[in-house]
Amino acid sequence: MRGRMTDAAIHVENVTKIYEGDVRALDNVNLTVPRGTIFGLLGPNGAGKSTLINILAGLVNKTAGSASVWGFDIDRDPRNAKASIGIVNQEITFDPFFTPAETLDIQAGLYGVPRNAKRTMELLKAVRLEDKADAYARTLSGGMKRRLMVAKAMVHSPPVLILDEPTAGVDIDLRRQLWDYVRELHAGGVTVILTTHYLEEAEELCDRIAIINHGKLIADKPTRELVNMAQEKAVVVTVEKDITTLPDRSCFEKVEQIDHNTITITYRKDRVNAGEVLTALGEAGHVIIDVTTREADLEDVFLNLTREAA
Ligand SMILES: Nc1ncnc2c1ncn2[C@@H]1O[C@H](COP(=O)(O)OP(=O)(O)OP(=O)(O)O)[C@@H](O)[C@H]1O
Repeated sequence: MRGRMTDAAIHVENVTKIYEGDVRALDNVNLTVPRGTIFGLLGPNGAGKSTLINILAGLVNKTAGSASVWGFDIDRDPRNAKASIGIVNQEITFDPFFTPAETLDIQAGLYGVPRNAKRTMELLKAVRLEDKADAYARTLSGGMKRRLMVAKAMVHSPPVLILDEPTAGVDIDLRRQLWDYVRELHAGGVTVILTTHYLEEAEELCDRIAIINHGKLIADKPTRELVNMAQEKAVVVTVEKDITTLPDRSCFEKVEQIDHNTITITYRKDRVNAGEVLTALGEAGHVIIDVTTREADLEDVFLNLTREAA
């Protein structure tokens, strides 16, 4: 049986989770992850990301609301919902005494994947572990284990793959390899959801980003729009003569002196543009000899949004 939102990979409606001890981990969250996206779920520690993912995976019971995976309601159709999702958790969970090939075979058995549909070697190749197929899993490096976890999550060919902070503690090379594989999966039609603390990474990888803070969804936008939302911008201006009194205009948010003839002016780009800021300085009698602007990045957006929502 299919849910109403069949065009969504994930659909979450008014979901609230209250843990024992009255901890409100999720507060009336509404979220739709379109099919075919790489979707970023960002938020500080304890924001509720893992709780949301674990609810979708059927590992945590929500207190209120409804959710569906690939059109399957997680309460009415848990089997199909679970079969539609693959999860890579923060912890590494497999038996260290099995080989990578055995680990994937066992996982395939758990999901009832028919023998002829088993993709063990194909998956091991995809995560560049084919030459480790018969090594003991405990002899794998941290990065290799991480990649084996991804292969394990893909054994039943789910249309949705969720990566919960997959690059925590993974070095830059391995991170890049992991992202290459994520892009390959995505190109093959898999919808990918990832939680990360690395904002640049989300900016680079994700089509769309949602931000969760204190259990509440505070943003959900195409990555570009979210980046454009950073309203505060800054220009660093060097003028000809020493600055004795700081220029004061209502359109400046903040003026800071860097040295005798250099100041940083912070302004809101929805109120003025850099040209107007410079014109205002000229009108105040300053002769500008150098200007640099600082582009906003996701970090700024994130800080602004979480500050506003605090
Ligand atoms: N089993 C539990 N019992 C009680 N409280 C819990 C439980 N699991 C999580 N919490 C609380 O719920 C809140 C959300 O936690 P959650 O793990 O979902 O956040 P997170 O965004 O995934 O954080 P992180 O980035 O650190 O993994 C936190 O306040 C956490 O302490």
